Amino acid sequence: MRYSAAERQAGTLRAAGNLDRGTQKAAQKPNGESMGKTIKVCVRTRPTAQFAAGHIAIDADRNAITIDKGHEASPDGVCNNAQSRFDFRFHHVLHNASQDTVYETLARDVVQDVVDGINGTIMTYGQTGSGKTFTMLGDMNNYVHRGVAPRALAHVFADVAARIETQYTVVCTYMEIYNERIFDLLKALGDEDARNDYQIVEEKGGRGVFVRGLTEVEVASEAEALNLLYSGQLARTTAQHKLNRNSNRSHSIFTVTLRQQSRSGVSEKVVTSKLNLVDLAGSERLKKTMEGADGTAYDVDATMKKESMYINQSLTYLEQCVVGLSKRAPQHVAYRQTKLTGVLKDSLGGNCATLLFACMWAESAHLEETVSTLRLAQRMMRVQNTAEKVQTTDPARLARKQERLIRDLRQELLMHDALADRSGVKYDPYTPEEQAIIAAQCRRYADADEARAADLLEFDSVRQMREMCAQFKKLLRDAEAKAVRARTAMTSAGGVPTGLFAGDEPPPIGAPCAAGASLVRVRPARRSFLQRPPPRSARPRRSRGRARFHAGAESPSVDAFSAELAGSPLSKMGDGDIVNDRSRAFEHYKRQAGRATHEKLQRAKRARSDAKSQIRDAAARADAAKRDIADVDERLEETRRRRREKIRAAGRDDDDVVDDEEFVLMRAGRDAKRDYRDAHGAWLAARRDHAAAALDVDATKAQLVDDFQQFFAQLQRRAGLAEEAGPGDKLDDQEAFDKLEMERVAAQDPDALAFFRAQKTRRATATQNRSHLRQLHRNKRT
Ligand SMILES: Nc1ncnc2c1ncn2[C@@H]1O[C@H](COP(=O)(O)OP(=O)(O)OP(=O)(O)O)[C@@H](O)[C@H]1O
Repeated sequence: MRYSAAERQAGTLRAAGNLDRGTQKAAQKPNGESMGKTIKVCVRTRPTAQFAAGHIAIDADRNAITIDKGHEASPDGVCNNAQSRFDFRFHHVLHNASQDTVYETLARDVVQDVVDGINGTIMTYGQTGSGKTFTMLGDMNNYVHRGVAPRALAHVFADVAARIETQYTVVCTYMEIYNERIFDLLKALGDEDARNDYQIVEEKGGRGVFVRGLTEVEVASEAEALNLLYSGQLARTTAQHKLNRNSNRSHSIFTVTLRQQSRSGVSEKVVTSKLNLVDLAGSERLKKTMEGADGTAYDVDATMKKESMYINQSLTYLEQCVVGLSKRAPQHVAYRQTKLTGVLKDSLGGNCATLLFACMWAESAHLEETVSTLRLAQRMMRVQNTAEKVQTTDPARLARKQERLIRDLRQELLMHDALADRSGVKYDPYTPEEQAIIAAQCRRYADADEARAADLLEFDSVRQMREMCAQFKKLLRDAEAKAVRARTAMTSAGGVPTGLFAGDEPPPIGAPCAAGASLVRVRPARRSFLQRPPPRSARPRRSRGRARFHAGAESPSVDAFSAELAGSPLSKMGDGDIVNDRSRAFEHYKRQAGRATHEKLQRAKRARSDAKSQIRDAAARADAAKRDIADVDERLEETRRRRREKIRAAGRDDDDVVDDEEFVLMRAGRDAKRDYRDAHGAWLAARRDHAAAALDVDATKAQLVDDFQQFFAQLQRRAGLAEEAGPGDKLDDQEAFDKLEMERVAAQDPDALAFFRAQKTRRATATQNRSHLRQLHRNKRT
């Protein structure tokens, strides 16, 4: 029996008709609007041959339990008015139910919610020996009787594997609270540095409540997670007493945290959810645990008494919290009174869907404990939680997304510039040479008179304008520094300088240029060669470049990779480092399967850098040619002026005759102009090459990375399969036996393989680390 999605959403239950009125009200407002979920409570009975039929009546159909303790006559004949009959109703009552029923009826929904991104807690509560650990862990040697925790792990990994569009990271922690101290159950055995001063931290809107410093293990499979669960259980503190030969002396919490995000990389959103599997220590009465029915005295020493005191104390505080939370009027809940309630803050009244199994030992000897268990369970039904998804942002993914966006926008800009005839616009940082050219333009602007200055300033882009301002600022700073130096020199010499900028120093900005101060005077041009648009034929044809790279013709398919991988040294390495270390794998990939693309990328990078130096060379040549043109123009002007004066002095009027000097200068001017045109053409061509090479680099880089991602995923899949298949070496007798057993299990129930592997590992760990485990338990108890 499972809840429908609508029921889960509203926090109402199928058995709502059976709930007491207070609980129904908590689940829904009068207008039907959801107020959050109440904790779901299920009573589970431990099967017994001595069922207290005279005192306990269970109506599983109505989820009702009635307990009648009967009136004990007091020895002195005084009337006993204490309440003796109790009627309880719960969301579910599972009487003599199988482990499978327990999981499928109730626990499955909570685990499913966790996989969908909502926090969940499954908790077992009850007196000692009532079946809490059996419900949570089950029989660790029997697959059919495995408990909620191993089933939940199988469920999580089956679902995670099925959702190929989502990338999941699964991390486990395991802790126990023993004598009001927190112990890390995943700490390596023999680790002498085992601390127990862990802090409970609350991160609102993020991880919620967690214990800082616990070992967090990322797991990739059900078997790995089961190994952690079972090996952690070995480290948990247990003792033998009358009511339970293997009684847990601590509260334990196994937490599975799931981080999920879209595999396509479209979204940077990360949903984090956690599943807390809480096995509480059992409430107990020392008197009952000390002596067996046959009079056997159990070894209940001072240590056990202390443990019992801590267990009962923390359960009393838990009850106080639950009482506070179940009241209608909100009141302060003292979560911090004990470690247990501090750690469970999220699960009790926080952001979590919580399910409680109240375990009951229905024998007449335990009537008192049963009543108090059921009382707390009923109060739990009034505790409200708000279970909602916690979504955060992955900063690395966000940065990658923004980088991609900037790249795309730059491409758009380039295309836009080409269409708008603005191909001289630069988006890369200016090179020193280009900065020198802009500085010279500023200088000319500062030197020019008002009428010409306006023609000298034309901007193609905001960046160019900024660079010009920066250059102006530099000029101004230089001029100010020189002015200060000049003033200092004047003061120390006691004289007056002939001018503020006397000597070789250039005049300050805005000062009129002395005649002949500059050897080369560049004729004002409407646009510098940096600014002038290239001819239409010279514009870069970007779309063709893009089409070529996106056609994927050169991209090797995954099948081709498979073939390559089979023969690649990578496949033979069997080295976990390569499979797990992405950057090392990438280095190998570039030398092996992705060699062709990697070499192509190197070639594209070289072409881009060659084009860049060609741009620089052509710009320098064009600049030199421009200076020559200006120089020749000036000298030509001077020659003509002298010739005209001579003619005037001679009283002649043949000023259309060109003399030898003038003729030579005119030819030099023509050559300089041709050089300039050549250099300008080369500059344009080099810029086109550079833009194409830059596109080539980007596309090849993207191709290399995409191909590697597929390659790496395949590598990891293969490694997973290889692990499944086992080593190909010759097997010894034990290994051969294990293999046969695994084959038998796989044939019967393939889902059971992970359980059997973990069971084997637990046995081996228990045998090999017996002395370490003994020491660990001794240390905790002292
Ligand atoms: N539903 C059940 N079916 C079969 N056996 C059960 C069931 N519940 C409990 N048992 C058995 O009862 C014994 C005590 O159970 P368990 O250790 O789970 O109790 P507990 O509540 O965890 O006790 P403690 O608080 O002392 O740790 C175990 O041997 C267990 O196998």
